[in-house]
Amino acid sequence: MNVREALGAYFIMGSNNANLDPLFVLEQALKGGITLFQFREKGANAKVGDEKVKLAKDMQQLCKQYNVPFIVNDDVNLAINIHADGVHVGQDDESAVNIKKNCPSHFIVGVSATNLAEAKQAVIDGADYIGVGPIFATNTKEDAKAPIGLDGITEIRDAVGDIPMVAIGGIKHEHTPGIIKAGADGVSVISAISQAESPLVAARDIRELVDQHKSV
Ligand SMILES: Nc1nc(C(F)(F)F)ncc1COP(=O)(O)OP(=O)(O)O
Ligand SMILES: [Mg+2]
Repeated sequence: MNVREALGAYFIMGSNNANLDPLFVLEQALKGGITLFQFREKGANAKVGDEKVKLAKDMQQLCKQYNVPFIVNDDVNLAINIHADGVHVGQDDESAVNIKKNCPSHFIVGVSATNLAEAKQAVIDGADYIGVGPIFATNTKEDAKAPIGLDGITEIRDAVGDIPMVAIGGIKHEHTPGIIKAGADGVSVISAISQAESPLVAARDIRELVDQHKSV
């Protein structure tokens, strides 16, 4: 998988991010052209145990039908057990060094970075991509830090070289051109698609803007 290309239109969702059936929302987003999906089942009313595993497998199956890689957030064991394409971890999760040591070589490891130091460390630890943010204020992640803005993207890009990098946090589709111009390889969203009147149209709009601005 070309990770940089996959980061273009990165949809993240758990069952509590959508008012509609999460499988319906995911399929609409896949039809709209998302390039990567992250299963992030956490927070209020999140599924646990067998229900969580079943939802993960059902979502993974949908992603396979549309040839879109499937990443699991936080839960490394789940990612390994269901043969996901990779895992995304933050500063309070398992370290990328350990995951890289214990997982198959093709396994993609994404790491969150909210500042320069974390971004540089993620590169040293062997992350395959970094998720930088929050770019803007967000209600989706309860413990989100202060937004770093577009300047934060550029500052981190200038420091980390050409590691694949996606922006996250309060992103709406109209933010896409500025985010790509600031140095990110793509945008990751939750509510912009999961709460949209038409998740298909929302995903398509983001994908079109990414494709338009990434190529310049
Ligand atoms: N889940 C994420 N995905 C990305 C991605 F790069 F994929 F866009 N970037 C950042 C995060 C945030 O990760 P983390 O700091 O561990 O918080 P949480 O586990 O609550 O999401
Ligand atoms: Mg996490």
